[in-house]
Amino acid sequence: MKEKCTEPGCDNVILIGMPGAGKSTLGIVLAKILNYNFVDADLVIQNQCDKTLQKLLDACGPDGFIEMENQVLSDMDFQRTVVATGGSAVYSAAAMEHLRSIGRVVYLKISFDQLRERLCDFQDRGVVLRKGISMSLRELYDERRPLYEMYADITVDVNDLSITAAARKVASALQ
Ligand SMILES: Nc1ncnc2c1ncn2[C@@H]1O[C@H](COP(=O)(O)OP(=O)(O)OP(=O)(O)O)[C@@H](O)[C@H]1O
Ligand SMILES: O=C(O)C1=C[C@@H](O)[C@@H](O)[C@H](O)C1
Ligand SMILES: [Mg+2]
Repeated sequence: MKEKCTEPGCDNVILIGMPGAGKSTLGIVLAKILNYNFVDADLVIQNQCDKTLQKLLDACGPDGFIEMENQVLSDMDFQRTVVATGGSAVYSAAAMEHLRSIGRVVYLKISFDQLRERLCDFQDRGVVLRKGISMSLRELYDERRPLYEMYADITVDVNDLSITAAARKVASALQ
């Protein structure tokens, strides 16, 4: 298997996973543990478009949002940075290939039950539902899980862990 590059420019940590898996909350704790910077891709998108994610989703629809997210993620260029992606990042193949080239991709894995607990309001939470608003949470989970698995360099099961414990587990998986 090809060794992953860990030189400056490809020493980043890219968090992927279901909405609510903890990419944003855990990401900042992880960045402190690693002495890295932290970037939340969702905030970069909001800043660049000057609109909230929900407004962007309403205005552009799922396909338009994915296209915009693809563009923002594909332009990312950092060093020693933990990047929390949005849960929908894995719909953008070009973006994921780029992110894999600038760092290690860590999949924060949660069970369907844990996703359901954290996302009880998912139809109003700004989640990309490619099959429309009638899409169930189960369908969302089943559609995305293989994509997260496909792009992951490292998978960390974060079920039933506090945010700090999960961040520590990711940090040791990266060693
Ligand atoms: N390990 C955890 N234990 C308990 N609650 C958690 C844990 N991780 C995250 N949460 C809670 O779940 C909610 C969503 O977390 P967060 O925003 O970090 O998810 P995310 O993966 O960034 O989602 P998105 O893809 O929508 O950006 C928050 O309220 C957060 O406090
Ligand atoms: O999982 C999703 O579909 C999303 C998660 C958020 O982080 C945002 O990126 C956006 O609201 C879409
Ligand atoms: Mg987030």
